[in-house]
Amino acid sequence: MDEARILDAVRSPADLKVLTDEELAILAQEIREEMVSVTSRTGGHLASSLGAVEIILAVHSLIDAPKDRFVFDVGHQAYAHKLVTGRLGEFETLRSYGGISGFPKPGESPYDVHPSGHASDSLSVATGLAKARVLSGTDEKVVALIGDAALSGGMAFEALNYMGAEQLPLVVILNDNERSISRNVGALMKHLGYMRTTAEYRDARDSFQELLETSAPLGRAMVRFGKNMKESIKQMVIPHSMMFEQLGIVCTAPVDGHDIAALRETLAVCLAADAPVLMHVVTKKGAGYEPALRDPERFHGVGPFDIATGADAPKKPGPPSYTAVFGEALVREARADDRIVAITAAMEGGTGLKPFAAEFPERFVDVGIAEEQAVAMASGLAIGGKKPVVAIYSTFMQRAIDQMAIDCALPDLDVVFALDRAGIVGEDGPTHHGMFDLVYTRMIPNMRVVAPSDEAELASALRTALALGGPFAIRYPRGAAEGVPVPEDPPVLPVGVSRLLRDGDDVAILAFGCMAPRAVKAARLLAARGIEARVVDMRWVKPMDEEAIRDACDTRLIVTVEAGVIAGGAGEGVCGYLAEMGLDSPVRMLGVPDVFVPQGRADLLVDDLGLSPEGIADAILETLAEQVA
Ligand SMILES: Cc1ncc(C[n+]2csc(CCOP(=O)(O)OP(=O)(O)O)c2C)c(N)n1
Ligand SMILES: CC(=O)[C@@H](O)[C@H](O)COP(=O)(O)O
Ligand SMILES: [Mg+2]
Repeated sequence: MDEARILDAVRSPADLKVLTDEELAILAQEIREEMVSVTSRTGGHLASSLGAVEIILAVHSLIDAPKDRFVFDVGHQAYAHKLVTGRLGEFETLRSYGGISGFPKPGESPYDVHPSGHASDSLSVATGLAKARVLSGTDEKVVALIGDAALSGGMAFEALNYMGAEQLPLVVILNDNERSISRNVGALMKHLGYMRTTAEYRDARDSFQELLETSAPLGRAMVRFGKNMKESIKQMVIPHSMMFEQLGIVCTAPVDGHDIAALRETLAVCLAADAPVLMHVVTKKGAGYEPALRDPERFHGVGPFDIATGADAPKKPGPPSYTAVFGEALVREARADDRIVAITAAMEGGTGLKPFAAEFPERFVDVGIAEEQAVAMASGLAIGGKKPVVAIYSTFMQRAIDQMAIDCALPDLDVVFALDRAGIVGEDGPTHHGMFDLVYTRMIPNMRVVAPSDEAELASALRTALALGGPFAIRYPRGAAEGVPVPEDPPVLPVGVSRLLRDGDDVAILAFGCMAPRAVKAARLLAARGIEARVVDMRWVKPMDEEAIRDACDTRLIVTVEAGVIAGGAGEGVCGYLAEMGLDSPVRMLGVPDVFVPQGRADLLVDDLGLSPEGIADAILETLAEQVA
């Protein structure tokens, strides 16, 4: 029989407070086993979560959540937090439809402070919580956990700037594992390396150790040390050359992030300081599971895998992903045009740019988690005579809408925006679905927008964007493409011209992007019910094919279908054209209604939204029936 696990007895963080360091270390091991076991079936952000186990146990053993606030950056490292805050029983449902989220989610637990998912916002949220505490005159602790890559995001710098100036009572735990999804990049990363290794810093660590030893009688409990102690921490741990100290933030010497006793000792002092403190913790991404340690990039966000070997679970063979097709098409374009520069914001693999980076390292730019920098830098490259292609997930591009509009579109610069993961992404849920890009690209003057309906169209869209110039967005979904051949030399698409996929006189389905193949299937279902549906792959979201829209008015019903929010989306665009042309035809808009779409398998979500072929056909039948009634 299995020995009883400590984990099974942990109902809430309060249960951690009675455990010794040794017991907490055993618990850390049990948590890792649980995470590996569950994610081997569900997939998930395993490597980051493995690396943060001891940090999370140390924090929850010392603070008093949910009164005290523990804020996570991205939230992809928070599985241990879920497991010690009463969600062990549901952990098996991680990231599934109706199950628990892969990220902290306020509606799911009182211990989850804000809906994490987008990087670099945790310190801003935490400064708000600390400011609220100051305004309310209360004494709750605020702790934020942020990775070394997320710390390089602009928002994090803005928050450091504010918390230092305001001297907010806030502990920032920097989880420094020298990695983003791939290796971390940038000058800050180099600075952290310097902090980890300089002699000055080693001395500071010794001083900090002394401080801890002399304060040992005060124990590990939450003791308020008062002003004198705060001053001595400052004197003892900060070499004056360090950037954080210059910002008015107390910074500890590096602490081993897998040594629970060391973490708890240092954190107790940081919490007691009741001042802006950055606790520098050094961890290993993937700690405790050999395959993840060996390949932290693959285990950053891994699908189901074999626990013994770490190998991916077998997948059905199928077409390549849109991402891979884009990456290869870009390499072909770059071979022919040396002005092309590819830019990623810390998503080299995710956006399919690895082949480009390998073949054209000098023309490949990874700015780190810094979407605004990526887009504004693209404008400068374009002014400098280059042809930047910025490949960013639809959801993360939301960070850089202003730079798209003002820095790129207003001066009408040749910048291509490759918006990957547009539409429903699946298990990552509402923070990651690409719901809004059809709105934020369409609304920007000078911008052209194409939503390719298959991989051949994607290659043509890229060729077109590079040939025509100007600000140009291409949006395509996560996952497998349609399985059509991709031409080596794709044609330039005529501007604002759609393609007819199927003719029919009863209904006109105007489909955008990946919804076009589904619309064709829906039309077949309708045909079986005696309704002939025309299917138009609209291809251009901006400018749209006015003739196709005008012609659609000859049918009984125009149906628009898009993988994005209806409000302000492509369907509303069609309605705008109709209004401008003075045409008054019945229109049914299908897409994402005014809700945040939850997590789950993409096909289930698509079904739920009524965007499967069956759902589209049903909606059309229902609307036609209403017309008759
Ligand atoms: C705004 C934004 N851009 C990109 C991402 C994708 N992303 C998620 S985690 C991650 C790397 C995070 O690295 P770090 O903060 O160091 O945490 P680690 O995984 O190393 O623990 C990236 C790029 C994101 N979630 N949000
Ligand atoms: C946490 C995060 O933001 C990324 O790791 C994201 O989950 C990647 O998504 P893909 O799996 O679609 O690349
Ligand atoms: Mg990191």
